[in-house]
This record gives sequence, structure tokens and C-alpha cells, in this order.
Amino acid sequence: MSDLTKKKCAPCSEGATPLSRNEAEAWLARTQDWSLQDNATRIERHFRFPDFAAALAFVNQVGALAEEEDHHPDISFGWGYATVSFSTHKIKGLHENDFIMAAKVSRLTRE
Ligand SMILES: C[C@H](O)[C@H](O)[C@H]1CNC2=NC(N)=NC(=O)C2=N1
Repeated sequence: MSDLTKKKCAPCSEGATPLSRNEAEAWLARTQDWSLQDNATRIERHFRFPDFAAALAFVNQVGALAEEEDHHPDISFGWGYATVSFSTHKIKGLHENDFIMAAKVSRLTRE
């Protein structure tokens, strides 16, 4: 299986078709610990940290990655946790870009 972290997000056109649930589940199998949400239109993962400063540092790393890839998450975070969520707003559903970003975000916590 090709390592999703080596891929780059591609510009997604307005008319692109969102992934079906089956397609999304196949992509999900290539990431760790992410789950399908909102009728398979979003993926989400919860991360735990020792304190607020560690969670904030992680959120800043995710933000830098999103800016680099021009594909952005929704994030909620607080003392000891961060929840990262990806969906492709332009197509109101999931795209390969969401799974590429999920793999890259997961890698931030393994280094
Ligand atoms: C103009 C800019 O490239 C687009 O708005 C990008 C920015 N980041 C994005 N992020 C996400 N998650 N979905 C999008 O459709 C999207 N579009």
C-alpha cells in the first residue's frame, strides 16, 4: 500500500464527486485511528496530550501543514486533547485529499 504521507493534496474542482461510503472506507483502511462521521462526509480523530501547551503546539503544527497543502481541517482543542476533522468543503464530502492530510497529521504524533 502506498504511503499516503508521501502524496500531496491536489486542487479539488467544484464539480468533483465526493467519495462514496465504500470508497471512503477503503481509504480509511490506509490511515490509523480515524473514523467516518456525518454519513461518511467527514473523518475525525481524537488526540490526547499531557497538557494544554502540548495540544496547542500540535494544533499549530497541523495548521502549518494545512497551509502548506492548502487543505484545511476543523479543530477543537483544550487542556490535554485535540480533535481534528477533515472534509472537503468544496464538494461537501470526502476527497483523497482528506485522507492524505489525515495520514500526515497522524505522523505528527509518531515523531
Ligand atoms: C481557495 C482554496 O484553495 C480553497 O478554498 C481550499 C482551501 N482549503 C480547503 N480545505 C478543505 N478542507 N476543503 C476545501 O474545499 C478547501 N478549499
